[in-house]
Amino acid sequence: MPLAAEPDDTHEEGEDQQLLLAKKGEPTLEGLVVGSYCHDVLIRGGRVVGETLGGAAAFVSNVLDAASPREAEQGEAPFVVVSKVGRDFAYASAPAPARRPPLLCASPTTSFHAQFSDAAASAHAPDRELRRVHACDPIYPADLPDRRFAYGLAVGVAGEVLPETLERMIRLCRAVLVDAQALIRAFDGDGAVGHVALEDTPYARLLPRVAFLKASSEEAPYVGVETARRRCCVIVTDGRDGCRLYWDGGEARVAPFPAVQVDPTGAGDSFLAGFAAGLLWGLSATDAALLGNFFGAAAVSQAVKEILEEKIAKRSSPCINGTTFTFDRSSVHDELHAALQEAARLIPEQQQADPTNGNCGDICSV
Ligand SMILES: Nc1ncnc2c1ncn2[C@@H]1O[C@H](COP(=O)(O)OP(=O)(O)O)[C@@H](O)[C@H]1O
Ligand SMILES: O=P([O-])([O-])O[C@@H]1[C@@H](O)[C@H](O)[C@@H](O)[C@H](O)[C@@H]1O
Repeated sequence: MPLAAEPDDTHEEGEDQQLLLAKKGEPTLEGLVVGSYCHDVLIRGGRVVGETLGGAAAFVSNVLDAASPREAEQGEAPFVVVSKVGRDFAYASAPAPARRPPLLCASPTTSFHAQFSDAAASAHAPDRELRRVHACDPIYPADLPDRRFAYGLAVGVAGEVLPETLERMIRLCRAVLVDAQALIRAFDGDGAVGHVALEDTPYARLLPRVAFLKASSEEAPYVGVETARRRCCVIVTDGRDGCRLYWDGGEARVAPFPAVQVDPTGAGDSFLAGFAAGLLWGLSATDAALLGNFFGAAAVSQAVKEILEEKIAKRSSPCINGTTFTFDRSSVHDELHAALQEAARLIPEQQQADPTNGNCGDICSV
């Protein structure tokens, strides 16, 4: 497995034996996540159906906080997020930015319009067209903290992780995991997101010093899997079909977990963070990909949230910190109970109905 830094660059010889495991006497596995939070506007049938916090850094933070190892007594998983937003940033108090605040810039917060088609998630047809409507400042090498990290995640969404910033990450981190969307996105005059061949970018020469490169099936042709796998391990995620790992000399398929897809946003980001968390626990790459598939499936299936939105009108008074708890059955109890029961029943049913999920979460070497 390639090491992030060149042998005599920043690290001691032999460090690659235990890529992401803490060394004896090292208390933490501190990580460095680089990529900006953004505003996402979700559009279906020409109508705005939601406005949310976006940016891979937000999804990644939530998953790492939930799944990565932490020291006993320590409230938060040990990682730093380097992200940039403008003064218009609307989600400063959302959990991820509140825990790891972004750097403030004069330019507006990066913003995407995501236009959804009604097609179900498929590896073969993109179910979302993205348009970047604002771009915040890039993240420069000098924006990164000047210390060593156990691992780094390069998770830009709008070209904000510059080649020199990725190079600096590689120098600072023992292992770097990269989302291809940070490297190969191109934006036309209208902001529509397209792709360029990775080989034609200044990032290509850095691949031999990257540990893992993750791409969606839509991005994979631009990554050039056959060339890239000779330089680092390539993971291609395939929506409801799970993912495949390609390395120099082998490949494996890791089957998905069943999910009822509500919103595909953040599946790839959550996958990568789940995968990284798996490596931090000392799992093999294929087992870590299982954890990635699990978090990808969890990201797309916001079933419970949808039920709550549909069945319960949001209460005007807070009832967690206030004194407004009641212990009676509410008027929506029966309806809510039935909807949750139905959602729970659908999970095993969908698993049976979809033969590709028969070996859900299983690994096959190919
Ligand atoms: N409909 C789905 N059902 C189950 N798992 C899914 C589904 N969609 C995505 N996933 C999981 O999330 C991962 C990433 O999803 P994918 O759609 O390939 O990424 P992206 O969001 O980058 O396009 C997949 O490899 C899979 O594990
Ligand atoms: O859905 P996904 O591919 O994992 O990642 C998404 C990015 O592609 C998108 O640019 C951003 O606006 C979303 O918030 C999310 O980060």
